[in-house]
Amino acid sequence: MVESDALISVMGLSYRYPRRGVVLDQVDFTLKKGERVALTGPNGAGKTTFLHLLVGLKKPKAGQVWAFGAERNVEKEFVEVRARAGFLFQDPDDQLFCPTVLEDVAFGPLNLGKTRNQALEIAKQTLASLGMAGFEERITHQLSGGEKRMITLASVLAMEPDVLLLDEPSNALDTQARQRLIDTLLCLPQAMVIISHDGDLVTQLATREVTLVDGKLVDQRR
Ligand SMILES: Nc1ncnc2c1ncn2[C@@H]1O[C@H](COP(=O)(O)OP(=O)(O)OP(=O)(O)O)[C@@H](O)[C@H]1O
Repeated sequence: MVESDALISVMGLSYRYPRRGVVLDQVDFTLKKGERVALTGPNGAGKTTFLHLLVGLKKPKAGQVWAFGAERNVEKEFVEVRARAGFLFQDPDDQLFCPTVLEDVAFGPLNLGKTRNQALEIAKQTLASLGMAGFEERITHQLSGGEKRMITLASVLAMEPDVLLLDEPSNALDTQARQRLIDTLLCLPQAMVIISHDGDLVTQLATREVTLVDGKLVDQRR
């Protein structure tokens, strides 16, 4: 039974890779409205794999995924999930594909049916809200790692997703940009899952923390 305030919920979710073996072993998890859940755990524990399963980028070996009020099994059903769950990939180079920053950030809104002018306006506003005004005409592949990280976040936020799935969002950010990111995320209304090895970010941001160890998800007392 999925709770009424659940946005995304998994039950008995299991996954294994050939050679690596089991990474997720009958995991149960629910993301509710208003939550900012930190997903922690050692390198290679399966945190990224877990987020990929939530949005259908991988198919579980067993278990169920519920998202936005419906069970999701096949690719067609996950298309809506990916439109509503903004995914910030661990590596910004997997996410940036347009020549300029403005085009990249406007791509999502355009794809969601906004006019070109509306999409460009949303992109400019989103960049400004992240302290990235002035980057509009920069060439994406020439940006630094930290700049790319902020631009990918802008691309995700410009689509106004219902949920955010953030894979190590503070990677490559300097102290100022990192704090700006934390302050920005704190002000957002969306529920989110945040994979992070950054203990201070987790302390500042998370409303609860779950840790993936040996394929099991363990609730942390905070
Ligand atoms: N395509 C693949 N084939 C085989 N093994 C894989 C594949 N992708 C990931 N793995 C392995 O599965 C495990 C989980 O990987 P995953 O990236 O989900 O871990 P993670 O917890 O996000 O790690 P990190 O904190 O280092 O980013 C790792 O041991 C990884 O080497």
